[in-house]
Amino acid sequence: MKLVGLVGWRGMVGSVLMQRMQEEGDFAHIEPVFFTTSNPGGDAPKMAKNETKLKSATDITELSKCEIIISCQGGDYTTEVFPQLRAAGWNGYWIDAASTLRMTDDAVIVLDPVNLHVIKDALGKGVKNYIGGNCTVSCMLMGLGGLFQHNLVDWMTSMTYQAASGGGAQHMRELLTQFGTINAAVKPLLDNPASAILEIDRGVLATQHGMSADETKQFGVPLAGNLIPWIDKDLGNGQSKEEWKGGAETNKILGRGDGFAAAPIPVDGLCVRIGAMRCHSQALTIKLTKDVPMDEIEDIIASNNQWVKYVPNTREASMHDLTPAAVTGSLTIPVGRVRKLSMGPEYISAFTVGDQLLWGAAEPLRRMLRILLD
Ligand SMILES: NC(=O)C1=CN([C@@H]2O[C@H](COP(=O)(O)OP(=O)(O)OC[C@H]3O[C@@H](n4cnc5c(N)ncnc54)[C@H](OP(=O)(O)O)[C@@H]3O)[C@@H](O)[C@H]2O)C=CC1
Ligand SMILES: N[C@@H](CC(=O)OP(=O)(O)O)C(=O)O
Repeated sequence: MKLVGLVGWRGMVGSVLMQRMQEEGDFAHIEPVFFTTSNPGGDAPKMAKNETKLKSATDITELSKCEIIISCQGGDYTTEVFPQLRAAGWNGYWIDAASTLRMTDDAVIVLDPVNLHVIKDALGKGVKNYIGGNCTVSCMLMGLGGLFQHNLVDWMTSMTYQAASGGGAQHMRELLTQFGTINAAVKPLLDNPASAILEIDRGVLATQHGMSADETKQFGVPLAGNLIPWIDKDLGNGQSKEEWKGGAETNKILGRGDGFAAAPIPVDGLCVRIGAMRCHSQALTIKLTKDVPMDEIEDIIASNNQWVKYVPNTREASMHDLTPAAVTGSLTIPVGRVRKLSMGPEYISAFTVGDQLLWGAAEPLRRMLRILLD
C-alpha cells in the first residue's frame, strides 16, 4: 500500500477532507502518515494504521518517505517546504489545496469531473504536482462545465456572493459574533412589536459603525448585515486577485490559454464577500457561441456530471433549491435562473451555488488521490 503523507488534516479544509476520505473508504487503500507543524510526537487520529504518532511537517526526511503527500496546511507551508522536498530529490506526487503552485508550468489544477483528460495527459507526461483550484472557480465549473465542454461559451462574467469560510475558520466565527452583537444591541426594541423599525435600523447601523478593530479583525469591516465587494489582494489594475483567478484558473483547468493549443475564453467579473457561512454563490452572464434552444441548454448543463442539478427557473424552486442553506454539506451543485437575456438569443443568465469546502477545496484532492491509486 502506498505511503500517503497528510499535512493540515486538522484544519478546516483538512477536517472536511478527512471526513470525505472516511465516507468514501479511501483509508482502506493507503498507509497514512499524519504530519503536524505544532505537535510532533502527539497521537495521530484514529484513521492511522502503523504510524500512530504525528511526525513533524517540516521533517524533509520523513516527508520524503511518502509516495504521495496531500497538504491542506496553507500557502506559507507550501512555499517553505515544497521546494526543500524537491531539492532533496523527492519525486513523489504532491497534492495541495493552497494556491501557491497552481499556475506553475509543472502543475495541473485538478477538477477531474471537468478535466480528467488534462489530468491523464499530465500523468502520462510525468507531471507530479496536482493542485486544487480556487473554490469559486471549481464550483462554477462543476455547474457550468457542460457549456464549456460543448464549446458554447464565447465569454462569461461571474458576479460572486462568497461565504465567510473562504477566509478561514476565524472569519466564520467573526461573522457570527458580529450577528450576535448586532442582535443584542437592538433586542429590547425587537422584542417590542410596537417599536419603530427605523429606530431598530438606526441601532443596527450605530452598532456596525461602532464595532472595534477587535470585532472586525478578520474582515477589516463589519460583514454582518453588510457585504464587502473585494476579495483577496489588489492587483493594482482595478482587479482583485480572486477576480483574476476566475479567468486564469478556469482556462488552465480547461486546458486553454498559456501553454495550450486552445485559445483562452474571457471570464471576468466582480467578487463579493457576503454573510453566508460556507457556500459560494455566483450569478453568471454567458455569451454563447451560437443561439441554442433552452431545452438543449438544460440538457447540456444537467447531463455534464452526476452532481450538477438543474433547478427550474421558478420562484419556488429557486428559493428552496438554489441557496447556501440548501447546499451546505452536500456535493450537489444546483444551477438555476437560466434564461435568455434581453440582450439577444445568445445571451443567457445562470445562478449556481457550491459548498466551497467540498467541491471548492477537499473533494478534488481526495479524488486526485484515488486517480493515483487506481
Ligand atoms: N478556507 C478555504 O476556504 C480554503 C482554503 N484553501 C487552502 O487550504 C489552506 C488551509 O485552510 P484552512 O483549513 O481554512 O486553515 P486552518 O487555519 O483551519 O488550518 C490550517 C492549520 O492550522 C493549524 N491549527 C492551528 N490551530 C488550529 C485549530 N484550533 N484547529 C485546527 N487547526 C489548527 C493546523 O496545523 P497543525 O495541525 O500543524 O497545527 C491546521 O492544519 C489555506 O491556507 C488555503 O491555502 C483552499 C481552498 C479553500
Ligand atoms: N479566496 C477564497 C478562498 C481560498 O482559499 O481561495 P484560494 O484557494 O484560491 O486561495 C475566498 O476567500 O473565498
